[in-house]
Amino acid sequence: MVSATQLPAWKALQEHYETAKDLKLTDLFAQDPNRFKTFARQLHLNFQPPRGGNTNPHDANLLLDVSKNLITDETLSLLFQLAREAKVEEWRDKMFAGEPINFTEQRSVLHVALRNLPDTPIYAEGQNVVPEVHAVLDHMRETSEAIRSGSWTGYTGERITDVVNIGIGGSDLGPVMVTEALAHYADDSRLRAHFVSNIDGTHLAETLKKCRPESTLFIVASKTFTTQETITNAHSARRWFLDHAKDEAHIAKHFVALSTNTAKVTEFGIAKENMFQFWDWVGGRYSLWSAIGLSIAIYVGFDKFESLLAGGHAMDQHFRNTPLEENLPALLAVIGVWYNDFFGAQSVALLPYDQYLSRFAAYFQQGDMESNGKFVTRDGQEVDYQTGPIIWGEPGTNGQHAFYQLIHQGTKLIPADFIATTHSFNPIGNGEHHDILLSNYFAQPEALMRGKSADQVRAELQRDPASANWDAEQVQRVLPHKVFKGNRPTNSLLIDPYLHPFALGALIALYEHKIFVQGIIWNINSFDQWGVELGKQLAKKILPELAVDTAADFKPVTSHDSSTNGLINYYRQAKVRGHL
Ligand SMILES: O=P(O)(O)OC[C@H]1O[C@@](O)(CO)[C@@H](O)[C@@H]1O
Repeated sequence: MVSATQLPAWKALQEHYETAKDLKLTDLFAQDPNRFKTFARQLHLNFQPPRGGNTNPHDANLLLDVSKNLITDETLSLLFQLAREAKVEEWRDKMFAGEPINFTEQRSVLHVALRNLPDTPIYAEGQNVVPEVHAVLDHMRETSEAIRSGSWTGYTGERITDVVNIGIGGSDLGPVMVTEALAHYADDSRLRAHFVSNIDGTHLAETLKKCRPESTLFIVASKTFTTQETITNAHSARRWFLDHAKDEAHIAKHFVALSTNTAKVTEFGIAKENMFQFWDWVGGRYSLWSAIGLSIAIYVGFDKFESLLAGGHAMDQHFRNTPLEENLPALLAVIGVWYNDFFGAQSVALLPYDQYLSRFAAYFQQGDMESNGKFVTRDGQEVDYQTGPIIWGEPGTNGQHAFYQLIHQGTKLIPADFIATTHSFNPIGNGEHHDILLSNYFAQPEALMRGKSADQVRAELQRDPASANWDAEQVQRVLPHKVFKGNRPTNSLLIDPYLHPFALGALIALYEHKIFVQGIIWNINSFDQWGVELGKQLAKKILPELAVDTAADFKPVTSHDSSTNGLINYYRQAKVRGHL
């Protein structure tokens, strides 16, 4: 494919931008009072009970309101033309067909197969992968039910009370985000989930303080089973366990592995029957749907995990079968490209007005930035346009007391996605809390759109007894600081009724497919991650240089630039000095 900027629609969008850049959101609503109807999309997702049936049948409505965006019908038409010229639909079909679209690693990209609960075959390298996917799901069901029922006991016969997932990146962020998001369903107070990811000894040490070896199950989660942080943490956890249990035979009851690498799992000393396999065609940042989700299934119950899968599958079907113009992932994607590549926005804020989604932005920092943080096209050319945005965010209303000053009155354009549910699992105060939360969820996008003019500020100052008698100079000293320029675009996503596992699955898949569409438009490979390798390589070189015994044999490291040398030698001298 030619560079995205060579596509006719890209050129047309550049031209369109010359007028669109002066669009005023308030004018757009004044010109079309029914703008909401024109630009909002409602998706009703039917819950197909997974294989095992589900005690929690529900449907989910997702309302996506994109009307508070600097777009017109013409804008969207050109953006969808761009998606078609970039062959988004063809690449989507290649992905679902199991073609090796992750071409630098010669791999299929088939996280959709993990949640393909019906038996419709999905092929990777010519093999129908669905039977082995379902076999692992059966193993996950069996294991999670044994642990939750107490029939799985530790080396002293006690039931498991603490599950510690040891993993990092995609082997951590998904389980963390989902167990947090579905905490309402963690109905068994006897079972606690912990997540250790950082190589910083503090992470494991502080976690082990909360655990007893007799009743702790360690899940070593690593696609490659070679990640230094994870394997080091796993060995340290193993040492801690054996310091108490003594007999290596007890490992079998307290360690399981989630990986694609059977040889490395066996080498670590985890029995094959305690290994939950997944496959190379599962990207780490897309792996929570795989065996990597075992901690989720244990914590909230396998039925809820399957409901999560069913929600992801429902969104897959929507993405696969819906024309771009009515396709929620495609809509989010092209609007994101509009701000990223034509308005020069550098980031996107994900602002869930739902405390259960407190790790949602963190999860998609990897999901989005590790997928689309690329500067070379599929054809090996350096891009001459912006690719992946910086993803960040915190739950509302907390963000309002942290960084909304910049979003409202800063100099940066920050497109933001506001997410909420119509119902709360915790209707404290007879729903008063949820109404207050939602009043802010509605008000912030309105404020970002409308802003507040100088005249409005002046009138406010005149009405306020504290400033009503100010002279012109006093008014002028304060007035400019109270103006809000507004015209700041947002998307609003409203989940009805609850953050059920099914709705959560659909939400996550929505953003996964948004990332996919943007990567295709930018003509990049969203599914490798060579960018994480250089730092690791240099760290491996530095590690042995940090050894130092006594002041007597202290020889400064000189193999780097003076800054790196200086920092390393400062650390080594501190080690020699020690802390009295
Ligand atoms: O699951 P694993 O193989 O231990 O990889 C962990 C994480 O490390 C990476 O940075 C790749 O090295 C992420 O892509 C990945 O999710």
